[in-house]
Amino acid sequence: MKRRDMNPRAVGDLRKMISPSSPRRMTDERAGERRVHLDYLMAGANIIISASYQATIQGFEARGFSKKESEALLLKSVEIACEARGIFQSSYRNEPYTVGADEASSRKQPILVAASIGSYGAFLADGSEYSGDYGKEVTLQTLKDFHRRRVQVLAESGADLIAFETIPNKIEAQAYVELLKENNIRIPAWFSFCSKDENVVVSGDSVLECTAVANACKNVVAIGINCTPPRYIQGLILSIRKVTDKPIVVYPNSGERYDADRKEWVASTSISEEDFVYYVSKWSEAGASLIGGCCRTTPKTIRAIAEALSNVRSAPQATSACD
Ligand code: MET
Ligand SMILES: [Zn+2]
Repeated sequence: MKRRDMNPRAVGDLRKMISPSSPRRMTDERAGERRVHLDYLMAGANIIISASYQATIQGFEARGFSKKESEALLLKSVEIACEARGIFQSSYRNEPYTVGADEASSRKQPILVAASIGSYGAFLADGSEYSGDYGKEVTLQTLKDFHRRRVQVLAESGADLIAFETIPNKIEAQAYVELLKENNIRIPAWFSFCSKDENVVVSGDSVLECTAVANACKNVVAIGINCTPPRYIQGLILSIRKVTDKPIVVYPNSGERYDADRKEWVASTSISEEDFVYYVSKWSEAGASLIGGCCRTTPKTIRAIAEALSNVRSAPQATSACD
């Protein structure tokens, strides 16, 4: 994981796959999801994230699936990402999708598939992954019980790592750490928090304390921030670096705000793609090794990030945080 490179986002989730489907429609949906992963690979991504962020066994069961079917759907999200990687490696790898002079060497890095695990708030789908406020009745034990089986299933899915994403508070990070340990999970993981400024995650818990929780876990190979406005990222990287020597992963959103009542993104605070990319060299200099885009970014963003990183790499004065 000691690399400075591009990190894609996964688009969509398995809700698309649980609508009443004919076999033909399921096939189309599978192909569609694979296509999205391929678009990110062709844009220069080195890591693709499975579309399992909001897919949970409890959610599938509520829609009438058996436990076994629900677990199979989780596995399928990773299978599709692996399929896309296979197709890319066998068919497209030498395509002229060049994103910069250094593209050839960046492509020598392996392509990784990360299995996404979203927070409890993502399952509630009430916007609480952006507040971190689950109420008093939700304890460490509640969170462990909620996440346990999905962690076990995705740990055995064939993914290269688990991406614990958009973690909104310290207690959920603690729950993941305990689950990884108690279940003797071997697969590496990254922990990525969601922040509301340069010092705290969205719940108000300190970024330093959240990082310390993640840092103490031996499975954790990278720690960082996702789905957070780009303007806070540089400060957050510097804070995280005070606590850990592990690689830092950042994949901000477009700067827009999610309105949980209207269930839509509010554009007023968004930044342009050029501005997003302007930040990339700053994040790299501040110490981020894995850089990508989260909600409301696109393969175009990833392509621009890849280009910006290849310029950072080839600039004589550039210092690499991780090379
Ligand atoms: N990987 C997830 C996705 O793109 C992250 C969502 S952050 C709310 O859906
Ligand atoms: Zn996001």
